[in-house]
Amino acid sequence: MNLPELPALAEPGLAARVQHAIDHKTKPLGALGRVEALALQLALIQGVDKPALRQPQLVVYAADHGLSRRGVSAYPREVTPQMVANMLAGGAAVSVLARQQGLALTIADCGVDAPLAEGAVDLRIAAGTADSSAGPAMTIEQAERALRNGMALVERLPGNALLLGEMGIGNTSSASLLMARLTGLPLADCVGRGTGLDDAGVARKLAVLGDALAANVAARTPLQIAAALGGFEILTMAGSVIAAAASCRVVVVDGFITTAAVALAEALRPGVLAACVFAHRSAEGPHARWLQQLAARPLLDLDLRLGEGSGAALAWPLLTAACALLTEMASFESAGVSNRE
Ligand SMILES: Cc1cc2ncn([C@H]3O[C@H](COP(=O)(O)O)[C@@H](O)[C@H]3O)c2cc1C
Ligand SMILES: O=C(O)c1cccnc1
Repeated sequence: MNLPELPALAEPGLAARVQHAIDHKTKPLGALGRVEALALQLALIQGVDKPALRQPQLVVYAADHGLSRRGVSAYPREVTPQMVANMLAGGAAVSVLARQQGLALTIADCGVDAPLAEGAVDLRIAAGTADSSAGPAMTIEQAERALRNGMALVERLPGNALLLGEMGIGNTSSASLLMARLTGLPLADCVGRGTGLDDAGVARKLAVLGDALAANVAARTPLQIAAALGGFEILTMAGSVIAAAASCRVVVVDGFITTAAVALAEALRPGVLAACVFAHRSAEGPHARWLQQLAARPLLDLDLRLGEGSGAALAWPLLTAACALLTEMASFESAGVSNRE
């Protein structure tokens, strides 16, 4: 399938120029720590000396999973449409945080097992994926459609920042399967408690996910792996990540499931990671390892394990602060402050 090209790397002088500007702000050299690296990254993503964030969009990609009928989650499948309704009514954590942070909130139904909720964007592929422990979660045609839906959604959205969120009971399972296949790590290192499974629950989840890997050994390419193990929300999100990177937008990655979408996007279109800011390290066990593997350093570590885009929303003020500091702080020269010897 046709995926957009990523923008050429920023002109060679830009990184040096922005670093020079940061180093001449009125502060001890390096004293704003990782906020300085964040400011530089935002400048490089936008290809400008003075980055500015406009009309940030938080999108919650929602879908159901065939695996959720196999006892892999602590909560029932019905929670997906119920939480979509809660998000639209303004009562979910992500609704509160989006409101509080001034983020436009879109709920994209990528394949929830219930009629389309009023106010949700219709990107439905089917009423949930098939059970991947018995064969592919979806067809290649469905996978391509989900990727295209995600790209088209971003192309319609204003602004230059995409914050990733998701909702789908069972989707930590799909993310774990993708992690195992994309990283090559043993499955046991890729599985966590999700919504709060106890030890017996995790053992059951691991057994079901082992069946899913066995049932899908034939999948080889990133697209085949995505179709075999993915969820509709994860593939739609991956399409959005590719389109966002292609249009010089910053992508704010939330927790374990959104990391799966980004890793998949990177496998499909290498280079998209440069556009990604990792908001936080989730309490979902394997997330730390996957971040390491992607050489990603998350901004926050708050023991969050919610998803929805909650961590992305909480990290958002750091991005706006990084831009403001880079564009508004005085330099030693302009403020008449003596620089180090
Ligand atoms: C009430 C409720 C609200 C949520 N909001 C996000 N999730 C999170 O939990 C789910 C993934 O965990 P698992 O794979 O164990 O099902 C996803 O929907 C994720 O967004 C929620 C889960 C629940 C129960
Ligand atoms: O890290 C996440 O995004 C996460 C972890 C557990 C449950 N839901 C989401």
